[in-house]
Amino acid sequence: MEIFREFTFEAAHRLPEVPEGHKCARLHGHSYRVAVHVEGPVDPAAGWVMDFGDIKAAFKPLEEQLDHHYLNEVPGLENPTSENLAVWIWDRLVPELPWLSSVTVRETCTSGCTYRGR
Ligand SMILES: Nc1nc2c(c(=O)[nH]1)N=C([C@H](O)[C@H](O)COP(=O)(O)OP(=O)(O)OP(=O)(O)O)CN2
Ligand SMILES: [Zn+2]
Repeated sequence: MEIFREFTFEAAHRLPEVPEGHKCARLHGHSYRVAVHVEGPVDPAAGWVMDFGDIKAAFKPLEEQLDHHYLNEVPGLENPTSENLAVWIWDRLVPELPWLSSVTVRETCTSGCTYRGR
């Protein structure tokens, strides 16, 4: 069974590697949405894979580094594309959530990415 917990945070960024004249080279912000998916067996006694609250607790230190920050200044996010942000989140969550199955990052209502550890 796969469960998920969603998070939102606000942050600014610019993309330093885009071609000259690309709009995303300019400083701008997003209301990011992140979905953290965890896949594992349902514990028959608890009736759940794991407590959503434990996913929230694992994400909390990351949220503190991301929310209302300029992402380019966060170590490891010097080029803060959705793809790099999804990998950054995965690398920091997987030690706490060994059943982590995917991280989805949405920059806008219509664009984002999903990372499954590969
Ligand atoms: N593969 C990626 N492409 C783009 C990324 C990214 O992280 N990975 N990021 C951006 C920008 O951050 C941009 O702010 C978001 O992209 P876009 O979908 O173009 O957003 P808009 O709201 O500006 O879309 P419009 O429909 O054109 O208004 C760009 N590309
Ligand atoms: Zn952007």
